[in-house]
Amino acid sequence: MLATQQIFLIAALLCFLVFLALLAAGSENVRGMRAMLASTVLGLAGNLLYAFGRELPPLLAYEVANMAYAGAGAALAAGYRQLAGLPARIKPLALLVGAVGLLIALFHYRIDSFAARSAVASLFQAAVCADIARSVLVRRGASLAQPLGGPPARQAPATLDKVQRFVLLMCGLIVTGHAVRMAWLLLATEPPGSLLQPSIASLAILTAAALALPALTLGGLLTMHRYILHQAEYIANHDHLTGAWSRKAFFDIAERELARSRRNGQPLALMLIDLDHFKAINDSGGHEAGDVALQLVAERARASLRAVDCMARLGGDEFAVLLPDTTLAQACTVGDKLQAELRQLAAALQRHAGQPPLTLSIGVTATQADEPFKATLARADAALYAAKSAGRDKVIALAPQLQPVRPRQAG
Ligand SMILES: Nc1nc2c(ncn2[C@@H]2O[C@H](COP(=O)(O)OP(=O)(O)OP(=O)(O)O)[C@@H](O)[C@H]2O)c(=O)[nH]1
Repeated sequence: MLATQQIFLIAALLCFLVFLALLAAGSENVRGMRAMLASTVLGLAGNLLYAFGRELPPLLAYEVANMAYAGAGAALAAGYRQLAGLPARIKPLALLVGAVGLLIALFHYRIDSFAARSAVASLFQAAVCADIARSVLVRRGASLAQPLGGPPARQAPATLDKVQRFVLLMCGLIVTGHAVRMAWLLLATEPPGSLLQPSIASLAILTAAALALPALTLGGLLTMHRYILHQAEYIANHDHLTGAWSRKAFFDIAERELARSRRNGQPLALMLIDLDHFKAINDSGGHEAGDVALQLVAERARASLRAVDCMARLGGDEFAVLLPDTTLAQACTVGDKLQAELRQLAAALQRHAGQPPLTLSIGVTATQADEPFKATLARADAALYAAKSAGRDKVIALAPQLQPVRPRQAG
């Protein structure tokens, strides 16, 4: 039976767990955070039940303890799923944890088999590790910077970073540990009857189990930390409304691209896009209609541009696009294509929302050797101004010699 001191100790530890659970529930749900905290709480509960297993009623020491560990693993798997942007699948995981409890009870009360109970627990934890590894591999190549529901971010190279490799290594070690344990239980001449039976093997298994969960939780927290950093970087470098690059990021990228084009001797074109009479859309449909129009323009432009092109919102209704390895004539063709696509979009908008016509004025130019980017931008601005002055809905190109080379008429 439990001594009064032990009862107080268990009560204090339970209070601590309840505190952690409340912390988890009240914490801001950075993707996967609550699941990771829930996993820690359940893991501690499992440890507590095992530690006092010999004094506790068998139901707590066997079924509830195993379900706590299974729940900790399931919560970790759900956390990693959320971090990967996959559905957490809480209900199926909870059902599986319930099934673990039932199987442990079966192999405890009906057929008393330590090997069978161990096999159930090991298979479940191995499945958890496989699911975590899958979540990590799914994340590979996806940009962490992309907020959920945000505009599509450029694909990152499909390589594994240090944190992902650490988590995969841990998953591999844990699965190997469970396989070795099972092999030992099957092959040992005198296998133990319970983990609660003091032996070197039991100590090794309990130590490994106690370390496995924190190692995977650490991996999850490191992934989350990386995610938060990427997210902050994304927010700093992108326009929140359209997902285009921010003005500041655009100038950094422009300097890099300019240096690259000079190094490689490849052309670099610059396009300035401005919505025509945008104020009228705001005035007729409200600011929200204006925001939707800006988002649609950015979305369309992004869809028709190449992955290497860089589109930024410079402010208000003005966008800039850098087109690496593109001549002035090619950039004009891109401008024409954008206008044609927007014309279709505008027709749809007019039909659905009765908005005023939505057209674009576009100024295009190319960089010149030894010219600062500011001068190129000023020329693109002059081309845009010319397009506005010429009646809007036009693409006008200015060659580096400042000669208008292609005044264009809509249609
Ligand atoms: N909805 C919305 N409107 C914005 C935003 N930023 C700027 N604006 C509005 O965009 C409008 C830009 O007006 P103007 O610079 O006169 O441009 P315009 O009406 O397109 O006229 P032109 O460029 O000469 O064809 C202003 O009314 C701004 O208030 C935004 O983020 N959302």
